[in-house]
Parts: sequence; C-alpha cells; structure tokens
Amino acid sequence: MTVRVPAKVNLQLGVGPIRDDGYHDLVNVFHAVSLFDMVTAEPARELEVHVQAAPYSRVAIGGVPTDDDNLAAKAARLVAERLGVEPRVALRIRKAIPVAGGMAGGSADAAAALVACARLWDDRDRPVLSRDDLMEIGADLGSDVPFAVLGGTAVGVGRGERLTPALTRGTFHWVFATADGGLSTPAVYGECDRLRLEAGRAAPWPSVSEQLMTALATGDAKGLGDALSNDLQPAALSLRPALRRTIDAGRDLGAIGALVSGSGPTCAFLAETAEDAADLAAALDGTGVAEQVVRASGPVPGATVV
Ligand SMILES: C[C@@](CO)(OP(=O)(O)O)[C@H](O)COP(=O)(O)OP(=O)(O)OC[C@H]1O[C@@H](n2ccc(N)nc2=O)[C@H](O)[C@@H]1O
Ligand SMILES: Nc1ncnc2c1ncn2[C@@H]1O[C@H](COP(=O)(O)OP(=O)(O)O)[C@@H](O)[C@H]1O
Repeated sequence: MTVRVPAKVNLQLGVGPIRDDGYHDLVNVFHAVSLFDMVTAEPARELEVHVQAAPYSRVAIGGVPTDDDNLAAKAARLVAERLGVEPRVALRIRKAIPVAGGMAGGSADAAAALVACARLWDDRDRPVLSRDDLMEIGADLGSDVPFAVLGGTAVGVGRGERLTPALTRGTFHWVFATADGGLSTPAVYGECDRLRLEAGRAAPWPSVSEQLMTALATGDAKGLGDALSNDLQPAALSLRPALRRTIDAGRDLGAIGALVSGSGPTCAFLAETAEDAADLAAALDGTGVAEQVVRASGPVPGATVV
C-alpha cells in the first residue's frame, strides 16, 4: 500500500493569542503543493520505520526519527488501536519534503500512514474509518495533520486543525528555496510571542483575508501574491536573519509574491505562469541564496493511495 502525500505552504498565517493549552489560535490558510513524500505500508512482524531521501531529492534525513517518535509510526499505532489490531507494519518513507522546513513534512507522513494503515487493516467493503475519522485522529498527532489528509486549499482555525475547504480556480505556480538546517516550530512560535511582548503589542485576533479569498476564487495570481501574509515571518527572520536575503533575491528576480513558508526556513515564491516559475527557479538557483530550489504547483489533493 503506497500513499503519496503533499507538502503545504501557508498562504495566510494569522497568529492570535496564546491559549491556556500553550497553542495559538490561528487563521491558517493551507495550500497543498506538488512536492510529495511517499509512504509504503506493508505487513511485517512488528512496527518498523525506514526513512530515505526520495530519488533525485537532496533532503537531509538525518533529523528524522526511525523509532516510535516518527509521526508516521504514531499514526500507525493510533489506527491499529481504533481498529483493534496489532500494528504489525513496516513503514517505508521516501522524503522529498524538507525536514523541519515549514512545509509540514512530518505531518504529511503521519497523514499518509493514517491512510495507508486504514487501507491495510480496515474492512474493504464496510470501512470502519472514514476520511473524516482519519482527520480527527490526525488532529491528535499534530495541528497540520488533518490538512495533509484533506489537501487542496483550506482555511484552518483553532490550532489549525478545524478545516473548511476554500474555493479556488486554476493552478498557482510556486518556487521554493530550501535552507541548510531546519527551524523548530515551537521555537518560532516562542520568538513570535517574545517579539510581540518586547514591542508591547497585544496579539491581534486574526481574520481571514477577503483579498486572499477573492484572488483564490478568481485564479488571480497577482492578487494572491499581494495578499500572502505570515505572522510567523518576523520571528523566523529574527532567528535566521539570512532568510531576508533569500526573500529579497526572489522579489528582485520577479516573484509576484514572496514569504517564509509557515515556521520556515523554506521561502516560497509565487510566479504568474509555469514558464515564469521555471525562469525564476533557474535565476534563484544561480544566486546561491538557497540550499535547493524546487518548483511545484498547487492546489493538489491530500494523501492519496497510488
Ligand atoms: C507553523 C505551522 C503552520 O502550518 O506549521 P509548520 O510551518 O511548522 O510546518 C503549524 O501551525 C504547526 O503545526 P504542527 O507542526 O502540526 O504543530 P504541533 O505539532 O501541533 O505543535 C507543535 C508546537 O507548535 C506550537 N503551536 C502549534 C500550533 C498552534 N496553533 N500554536 C502553537 O503554538 C506549540 O508550541 C506546539 O507545541
Ligand atoms: N516522518 C517525519 N518526517 C520528518 N520529521 C519528523 C517525522 N516524524 C517526526 N519528525 C520530527 O518532526 C520535526 C519537524 O518536522 P517537519 O514536519 O519536517 O517540520 P515542520 O514542522 O517545520 O514542517 C523534525 O525535526 C523531526 O524531529
């Protein structure tokens, strides 16, 4: 059973006040893009996790656990528990999504494992677990996991796990600049809180950008480029000042939108056409500001059996 699962970029990441449980209330507009991890699940004597970089990808897999800490392993255990079976499965993960890169690669693998294990263990004719059930189980694994099951473009509220699909038209063309070394998501949220406290600014209550929703619904790439926003960007730049050069380089080379993807350090650039994206990727690669330059388009479906 092999499942293909996409990376995400956040088109809007509005970070509200910190809650009693330590999470922040968000308006999180997720957009799934055509950069995929593959997860294969096959029967085995016990739960095993194997991780490798996808062919032709230069993802550094050093930081990815191969034990029970791997989010895909946690996902397999939760599905087994719900179906009342033993988690006897070997999970083979081929990663193309950068690790700790702000593109939700770990969440993607968890989503893929949920879908793959449910297919492996659930009743084919009368499945116990629906896609909604898998999204609900996913929310216990991480705020971004339900979206990796769903895919497309969607607005997430709460900690990002409560999703409503967004209306979109056409395809958007992206270029991603990866960085050497990741950024820790809790550290970036912590830095966001610290910067707000230092500036004496109360956390605003975020709301969905109408400009963004209109651009998505009409397939207006320029409008989308103008409406992109990420409240975690100042924190990511504070922790990794070199990213400023990457963002500026993309803009100088003609990107119609540029921002840090989620908690970073990957930077995302929007182009008007596929051809513009190819030109931008080639030019950006030549500047040396990125570890790797990757092209992708969106929206694409969530975790899908192939
Ligand atoms: C920032 C975002 C944007 O989509 O993703 P990345 O860019 O890291 O992929 C997400 O909010 C990350 O989601 P995810 O990576 O699933 O986070 P979780 O495992 O749920 O939480 C990890 C930690 O992030 C912080 N966190 C996460 C979500 C949220 N709404 N508020 C938070 O403060 C908390 O410190 C939490 O302990
Ligand atoms: N399957 C997995 N792939 C990547 N990282 C994983 C996985 N399972 C657990 N992790 C841990 O989660 C951390 C964050 O991973 P990732 O989801 O790639 O980043 P981000 O939250 O920035 O999108 C990694 O540094 C790693 O320790």
